[in-house]
Amino acid sequence: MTAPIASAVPPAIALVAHDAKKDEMVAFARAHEAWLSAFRLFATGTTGGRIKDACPALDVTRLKSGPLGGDQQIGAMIAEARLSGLIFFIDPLSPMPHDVDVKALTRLSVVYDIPMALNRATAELLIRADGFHPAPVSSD
Ligand SMILES: O=C(CO)COP(=O)(O)O
Repeated sequence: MTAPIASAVPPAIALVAHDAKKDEMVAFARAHEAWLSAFRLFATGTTGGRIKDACPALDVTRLKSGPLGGDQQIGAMIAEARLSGLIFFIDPLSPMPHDVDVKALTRLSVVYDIPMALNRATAELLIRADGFHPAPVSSD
């Protein structure tokens, strides 16, 4: 494994998983622990807790739980050019009380054109493509 970039501050990525996808996120984190360790990691509260339990060596900053504002916190980081990518294992089969927050987060990833994987297959492709790079410096 090689570091994604040569930089004093490693790029940051966010990890989020809906409840039905948390086991998959844990399996993903375990499978790619060495790769993930090259990044500063941010996660919504429950997702981050599961990842920390499975991979205690990973330095994961836990934000609020998604339904309590965690998705919006990650969206704000994207708007401030503080994130290089989003891995968000969404559950497309369950209604969510915070559906508007989920939509806002995915929308901002598109607005700011950061790599966003909404399922494991795409996350695996992004890893293979070395697709996460430092966030561009915000121009406003
Ligand atoms: O709800 C989420 C994303 O929309 C995830 O939040 P948790 O990681 O706190 O469960």
